[in-house]
Amino acid sequence: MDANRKTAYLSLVDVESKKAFSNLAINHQVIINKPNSQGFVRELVYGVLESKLTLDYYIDQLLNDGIESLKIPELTIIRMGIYQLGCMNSVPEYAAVNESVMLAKKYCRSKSGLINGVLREYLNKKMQLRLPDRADDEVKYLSIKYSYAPWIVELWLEYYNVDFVEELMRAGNETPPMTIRLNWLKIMKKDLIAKLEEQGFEVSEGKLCQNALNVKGNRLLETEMYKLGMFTPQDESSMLVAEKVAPKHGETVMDVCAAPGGKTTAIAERMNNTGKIIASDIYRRKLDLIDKEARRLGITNIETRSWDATRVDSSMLHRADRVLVDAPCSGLGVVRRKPEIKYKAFTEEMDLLPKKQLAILSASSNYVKPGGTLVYSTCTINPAENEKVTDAFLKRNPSFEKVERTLLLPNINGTDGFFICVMKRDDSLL
Ligand SMILES: C[S@@+](CC[C@H](N)C(=O)[O-])C[C@H]1O[C@@H](n2cnc3c(N)ncnc32)[C@H](O)[C@@H]1O
Repeated sequence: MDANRKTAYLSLVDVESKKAFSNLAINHQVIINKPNSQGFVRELVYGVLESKLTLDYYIDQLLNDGIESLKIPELTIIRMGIYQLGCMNSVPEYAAVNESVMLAKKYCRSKSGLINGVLREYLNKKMQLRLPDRADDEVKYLSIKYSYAPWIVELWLEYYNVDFVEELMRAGNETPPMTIRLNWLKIMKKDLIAKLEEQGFEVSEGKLCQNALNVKGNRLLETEMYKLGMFTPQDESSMLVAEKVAPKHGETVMDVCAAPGGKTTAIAERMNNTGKIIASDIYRRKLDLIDKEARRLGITNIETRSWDATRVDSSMLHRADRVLVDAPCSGLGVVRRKPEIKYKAFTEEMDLLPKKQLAILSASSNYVKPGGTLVYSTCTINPAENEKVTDAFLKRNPSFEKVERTLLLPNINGTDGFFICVMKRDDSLL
């Protein structure tokens, strides 16, 4: 059986049944199954995940008993088959159908006939398959067309006009560029560009940050340059957060929701290994990821520790020049990288996020020195978790004032969706 499709199938089943993150599921299955084209695997997995609701809407129309009659293995194979037939021009029709039947024979033998039939039915009827009627129900139409849970469509329609929401959803379905953060501690920009180009990568400068490069090419993370810590894959939006924290050499910085450490290490590189960054997270095991990255990058000024950021650590009162709260959030800004987020149900936990975010921001503000900086960021596009949280904080804490607020959107900035609010504490003693 084709190892590429097998890897894609097992990754999708992990996402569906174990609620694994797509990037972690793919990395795991690639190691086990050794596909010969990781590019094909990623295109297929992300393609199916990005268009899951659209695919399911069509599949439902092709089955007499409806989509509810399918279990995860056969549903996953049919989604993959239809995605290859409808969206992957490089895959011949016979290969999409035959390989789907082969997968079925291995993972759900009794359904191989059904799968063959549904895919052939799709080929016969694909021109007649329709989206929901927009005039009847616009939210349903947009939800199925762009494949986002209806509550996300409704949420964005509350704040933006419908054309903008369509652009936002379309941009969220695009494949993000591979952006890397140059590690100033290890190499100069012109030397890294030359080394990457020598190895056949196509390199261009980032748009927002001086230390950002866009790179095209395969197996970037298998290069010696990566292993030696000369760069880190990171979206420019996250790099911009470190830039807005604007740490100076020798300062004390606290990063209170730090794991897995993307922004902590970006801040550390800016401080050129001087001063100290106290990087904490509620999960001890996640802190090991920060320590490991710091070793790869040659960073020596990070101290990690586990701490629940909703609690105030009285030993740190007014000790930090800068505090970063990169808060846990709904993640609606990073659907390009984790399309499974588009289908999260709106749970009670999600409803409670703004309360938790405000609690973390309020507790962490106690560490800021007079005249110091407090930065709140999230990777979501939800005013309730962004502007409303910082407004509520500023209202209750008059010793802080807003310096600037940035909202990055994939359809406008070409980055992940991110919110960054920089605040300053006044100089007076408290
Ligand atoms: C958006 S992620 C942080 C990403 C990180 N700053 C980076 O750039 O790699 C939010 C983090 O907050 C952590 N977290 C959630 N609740 C927390 C709490 N009460 N106290 C501290 N950390 C918490 C999560 O474990 C998660 O690692």
